[in-house]
Amino acid sequence: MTPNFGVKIYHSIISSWSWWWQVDNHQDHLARAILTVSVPLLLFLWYQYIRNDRTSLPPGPYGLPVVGYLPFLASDLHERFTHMSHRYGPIFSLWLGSKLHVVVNSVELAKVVARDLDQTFANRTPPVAALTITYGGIDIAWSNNNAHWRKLRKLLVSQVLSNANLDSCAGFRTDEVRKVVRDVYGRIGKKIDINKVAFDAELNVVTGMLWGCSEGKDSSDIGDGFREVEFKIIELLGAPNISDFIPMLSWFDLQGRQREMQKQKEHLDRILDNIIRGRSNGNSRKMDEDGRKDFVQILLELKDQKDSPISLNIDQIKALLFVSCIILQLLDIIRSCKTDFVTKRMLMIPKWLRQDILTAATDTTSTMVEWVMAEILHHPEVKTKIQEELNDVLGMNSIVEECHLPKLAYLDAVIKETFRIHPPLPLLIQRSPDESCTVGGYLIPKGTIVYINVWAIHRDPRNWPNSLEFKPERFLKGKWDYNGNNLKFLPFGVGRRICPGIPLGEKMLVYILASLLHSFEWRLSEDEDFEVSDEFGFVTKKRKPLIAIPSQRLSDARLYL
Ligand code: HEM
Repeated sequence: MTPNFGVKIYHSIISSWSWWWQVDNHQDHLARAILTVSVPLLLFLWYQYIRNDRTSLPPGPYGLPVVGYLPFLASDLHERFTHMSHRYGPIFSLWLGSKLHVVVNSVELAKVVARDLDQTFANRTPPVAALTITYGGIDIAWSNNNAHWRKLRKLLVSQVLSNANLDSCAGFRTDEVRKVVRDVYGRIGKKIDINKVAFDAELNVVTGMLWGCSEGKDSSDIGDGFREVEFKIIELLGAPNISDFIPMLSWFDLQGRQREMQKQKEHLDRILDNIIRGRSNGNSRKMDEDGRKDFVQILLELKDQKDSPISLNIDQIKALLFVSCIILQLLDIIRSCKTDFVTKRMLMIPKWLRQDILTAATDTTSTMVEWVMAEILHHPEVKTKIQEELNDVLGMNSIVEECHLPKLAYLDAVIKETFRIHPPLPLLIQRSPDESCTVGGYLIPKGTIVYINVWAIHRDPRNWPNSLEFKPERFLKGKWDYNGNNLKFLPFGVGRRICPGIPLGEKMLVYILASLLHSFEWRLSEDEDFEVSDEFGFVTKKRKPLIAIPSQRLSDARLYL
């Protein structure tokens, strides 16, 4: 019976695939028969392998051979993952290409990953193109948890984002925020893109801190060719690369992306070498009146300190300079070009990278200013309470100064509630364990890409009663901060990879918002459809930009100048 059955299958295959069976001789016939049997067999074995392999892994959907679950994912990853957590539980896994991804969706398991096993889970897994251009992933955000990353992070925290440095740049922030108020005053009654206003201010502050408070807008250090190289790099980084999902193919570089990126890196190297040579040739002019040096100068000095625990080699300096160059260039483009041109150039930057480069500081802050303003305009009673608080603290005859900010408890609660509902990095930045370990009773193999789904945690009714309602009052009770102390609230991340920019981000956010709300009344333009839906990305933004119209709120016009 079995041979008969086999013969039947054999004949049915031959008749339905006759084109495949048109053979010239017996050898061809045999070869094709073997192939035809082995393909389904391999598929079957693959399925069995995945099934068996899954038993110890977190539950999750099966995918297709080779591409895994990739074809079934839509662009709203945070919502899709949250939806999947309702089906598969607080931890689930899925294959994207040949890479295993695990998503953690509960406070309890976030604690295991980011506290109990923080050290194990502190690696990153950068995309291949990012590795090439960041000199092998040696910048802060993509570097693995190693001595080099600790060194860079320490440098950023102690030299740029330290309290002393933040204090010494207070005047610079005040100037930038005043500029925003002046600019908006000049456009009273007109439509304003809120994100753009905030973005500009934050970008100026950060570039100023990196390149010298007093010379933040000086791009003379950067060669003419930089912009061209930069946009090519950005384009390459944003292009989907099969090597990221199927690493064994990266050796072949099928799309030629790594080769092209290497070419751009050589151009970039030459440009950065020029900058460094220019600065090293006794040009230490980047020092302000108080003798404070900017970040570039500090980096260059560290190059020469071979014995210092934080000495840097030239590639490490270049990786850091690359990011700050791009920020500076974007600032330059934004300032010097006509709006259409700017928009066009910005659109040329693929979405996720536009987000990646500016993420660190600017995009996150401006996105949050926009979300907070959107929620306030959506909830007039909240706006009234904020303005009452501002009146109490400042009156109507003065403008906001940094010293007022700690007194604005209600505004602070509104910002935190907005962070809860719209965390700008809803999956944080992916982590990866440096050894196999167990989470929630499941195996997480070494090298797995792990996401902490902050979006799900922030909207889980077990953590937040009436979780979908906007209720700032919940943050007036108890003690809430951004340092990841309470795992129900993680907008800046948690553990050793937590955002190092919290003090600056928080200051700028409250300062810009308090100034916009104290100095102006805001309304939506009549032709605006108001909605609060978002668009997933590295930074998740408001899908439709918030366009609002300001009117004068303070009677003394001199306060705006
Ligand atoms: C509203 C403002 C900001 C928000 C919401 C924000 C949020 C985040 C988040 C969620 C992460 C990932 C943390 C994790 O993986 O656990 C991160 C990483 C990072 N942020 Fe921020 N950030 C903001 C502002 C800033 C500023 C102002 C700077 C610096 C000037 C900065 C520099 C960085 C860096 C360097 C990393 C990578 C840290 C590492 O991997 O070790 N951020 N940020």
